[in-house]
Amino acid sequence: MVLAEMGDRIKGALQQMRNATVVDERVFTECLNEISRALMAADVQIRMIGTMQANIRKIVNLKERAAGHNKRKIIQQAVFDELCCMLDPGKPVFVPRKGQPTVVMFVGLQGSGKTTTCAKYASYYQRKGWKPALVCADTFRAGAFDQLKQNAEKVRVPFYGSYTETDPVKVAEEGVERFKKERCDMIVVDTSGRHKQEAALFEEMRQVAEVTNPDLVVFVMDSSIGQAAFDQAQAFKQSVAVGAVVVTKMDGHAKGGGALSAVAATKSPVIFLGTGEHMDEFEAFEAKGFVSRLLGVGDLSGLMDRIQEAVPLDQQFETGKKLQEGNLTLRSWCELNQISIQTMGPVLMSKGGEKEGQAKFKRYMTMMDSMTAEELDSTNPCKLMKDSRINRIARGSGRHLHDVHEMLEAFRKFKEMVPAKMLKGLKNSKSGGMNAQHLSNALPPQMLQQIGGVSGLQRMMKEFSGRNFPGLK
Ligand SMILES: Nc1nc2c(ncn2[C@@H]2O[C@H](COP(=O)(O)OP(=O)(O)OP(=O)(O)O)[C@@H](O)[C@H]2O)c(=O)[nH]1
Repeated sequence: MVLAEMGDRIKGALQQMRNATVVDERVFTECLNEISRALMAADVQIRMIGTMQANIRKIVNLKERAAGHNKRKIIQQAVFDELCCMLDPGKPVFVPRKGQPTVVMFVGLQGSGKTTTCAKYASYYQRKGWKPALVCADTFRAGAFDQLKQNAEKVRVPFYGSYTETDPVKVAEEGVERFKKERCDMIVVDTSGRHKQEAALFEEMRQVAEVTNPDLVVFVMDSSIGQAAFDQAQAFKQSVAVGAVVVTKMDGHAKGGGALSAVAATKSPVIFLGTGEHMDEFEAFEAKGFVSRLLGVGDLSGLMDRIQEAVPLDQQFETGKKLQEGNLTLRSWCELNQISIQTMGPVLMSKGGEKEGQAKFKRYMTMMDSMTAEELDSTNPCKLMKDSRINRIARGSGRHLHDVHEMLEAFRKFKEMVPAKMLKGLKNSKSGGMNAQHLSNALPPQMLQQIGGVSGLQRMMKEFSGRNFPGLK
């Protein structure tokens, strides 16, 4: 996927800027130019690139920045924010409410993957306990109903359509009405993707939207359409109120930059990515997480750079070195989390809400303040924790005993899940080149089992590095 290449190039440009002895106008301009070239190579519209450059320049404004500002950090943050903005213009997307009848209409040109996406979307909600239904309002293409029916049967979602009715507006209206009566809470309407004349297609979309009154209109685009995405998306937007974008075929060799153009044209965020023909090859999309992964800030080696940037020299406590050696202490764990919270949310902590994770970590930090240097720098602090020490830490930080136990347990679990060999492996890996199979062989069998086998390990690696590891299937 060229988007990954684009990410690598942007990352490279930022790295070069960070490595420069002095960040002046020349270094900044070169960094921006390389980022622009990377975006251009990924088929992002030139106009959008120009806007992005101007926005970053406005935020960074080197001339006005007094000495002492961390220019590297400011530039990096501005690039990150602008990329996020390109994928999510910030307009709140409609959030359906379980149990309440919701109609979502899908539009897009033929072959974009719309019918497949409708079924994937319905199935996604079904897995979350919703009651979805599919309506085939494509009466133009012979076989469209059969295709939707097949997909619907595959995912066991009720469907509605007709072999004989030629009016898509009528079918859409009947289908939605029927499923509303049946108390379905996620009614997905698939529409036609072609017509004898383009104008007729857009008029049809308008009419289907009028009778079904959708809560959300989703524009589906094939990731390989490149620059054409802007005009295509805009044409649909002018007929119906597109509120979200789904980009399909991200598993192919598409450049993917077109997605950014579709977002700009519709001023709507990308909400899902299609990553294959199978029904479960569908991923919820979140711009910040995606850009973090694209730029590698979710990557441990990227994290090493961030450690150097974010933790003052006199407080670094050799976090990076300890990671490289695989010697994780409470202190380096704390620093890792601080940095990950600043850059990408608490990914290094157990799963759970981001806010909850941050609050939890703040509690941990307060407790760590009451610990001795010996305890903080021990690779096995649990061993040092006699009852009297736990009591003292709880009292000193104003927390309960069970809070201290919880923190120690969280650290122990993290250490257990990410053993020294793995930290070393992650650190030593080059982009995409980690021999994951080798890593799984290095783990004790019980641990591999605990992680969820090789596929669990792959998921974990993905979380750490934000990359796919093609060698592991
Ligand atoms: N590799 C890959 N193929 C996909 C993906 N999504 C859809 N496809 C395939 O793309 C082809 C076209 O998908 P459809 O769902 O029929 O497209 P459509 O937009 O509904 O087309 P019309 O019904 O002609 O308007 C099918 O062969 C799908 O299996 C995806 O995310 N990845």
